[in-house]
Amino acid sequence: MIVMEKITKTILPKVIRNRPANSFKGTYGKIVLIGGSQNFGGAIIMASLAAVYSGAGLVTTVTNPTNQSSLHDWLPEAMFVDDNEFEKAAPIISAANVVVIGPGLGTSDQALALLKKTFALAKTGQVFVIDGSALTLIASNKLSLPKESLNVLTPHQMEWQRVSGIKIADQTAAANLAAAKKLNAIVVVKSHRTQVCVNDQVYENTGGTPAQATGGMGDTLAGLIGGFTAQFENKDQAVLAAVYTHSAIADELARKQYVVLPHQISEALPEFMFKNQARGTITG
Ligand SMILES: NC(=O)C1=CN([C@@H]2O[C@H](COP(=O)(O)OP(=O)(O)OC[C@H]3O[C@@H](n4cnc5c(N)ncnc54)[C@H](OP(=O)(O)O)[C@@H]3O)[C@@H](O)[C@H]2O)[C@@H](O)CC1
Ligand SMILES: Nc1ncnc2c1ncn2[C@@H]1O[C@H](COP(=O)(O)OP(=O)(O)O)[C@@H](O)[C@H]1O
Ligand SMILES: [Mg+2]
Repeated sequence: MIVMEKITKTILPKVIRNRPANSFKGTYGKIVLIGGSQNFGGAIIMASLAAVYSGAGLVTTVTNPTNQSSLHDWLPEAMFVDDNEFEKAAPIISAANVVVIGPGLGTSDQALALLKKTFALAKTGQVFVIDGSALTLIASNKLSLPKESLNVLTPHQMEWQRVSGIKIADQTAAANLAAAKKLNAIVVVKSHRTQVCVNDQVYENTGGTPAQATGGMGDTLAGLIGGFTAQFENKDQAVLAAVYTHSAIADELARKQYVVLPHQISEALPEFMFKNQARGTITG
């Protein structure tokens, strides 16, 4: 039997460091977020919001051109690349520390081609956060995950059923961990009590509220995991801290709100991270 460790607020100061004085935007990572078809533009905008508001240094969003002006209305900090122009996206993907792919990507042939071309660029040292439609495409086309990158999968239970073959009712910690090990990936199985499979351990989140049950909440988590893994050294802990942060902000807002909107989580990130950062200066 697997003993699940709990993810609690003690993870936060282990991960969220004080910013060294001698730093610049490059110190805090370069992220590329890929997704947002004509119909699902909101998903990649919400993921991009979380990446920027969590402090990622440079953020580029590769999406359908119909989403460009909405993206910039919400987020002038993000750069934009047309998802039909892969020759422009490729060097940015190659130079990124973190690639988030899948929110709102859709499952068209163009989406599949973009996913395959992006996976082919994966390099050692990069983190790939794979979410939403990218997971559905992997399952339906039996794609392998990139071998070079550290891969973080963020399925909801149905996406996890598609990828792992484990029926929702059978998604126990032991079954999830065995499947995550086979994939050689960190897997965040999202539910009302999200479980994170990392190496030989399954961690259970202690936060979260039904006020979060609204479209875009997972897209926001994918961007947040991207932002944390881009900035913070220990990637396993960064994923755990991102999962906890996402739910802890929602819990705080839900004390006064019936429903918590995904973009409100992002907007609360700078203050939450300020309050929960490590005390004392960490250099380097
Ligand atoms: N504003 C935007 O642009 C938005 C864009 N989005 C983007 O849309 C794309 C498709 O993603 P998706 O999750 O909406 O659809 P899909 O992969 O078909 O899964 C749903 C199926 O699974 C089932 N299900 C069972 N258990 C479940 C569980 N625990 N959690 C969730 N579902 C569960 C569920 O059952 P049902 O609800 O029908 O009972 C249903 O049959 C993706 O790229 C995403 O990023 C969204 O983020 C929304 C906002
Ligand atoms: N009842 C709930 N309690 C706690 N967290 C929830 C609840 N319902 C949904 N969530 C969280 O909301 C997110 C939903 O992700 P997902 O289904 O991928 O949404 P979307 O694709 O619409 O962005 C997950 O992080 C999940 O843990
Ligand atoms: Mg999702």
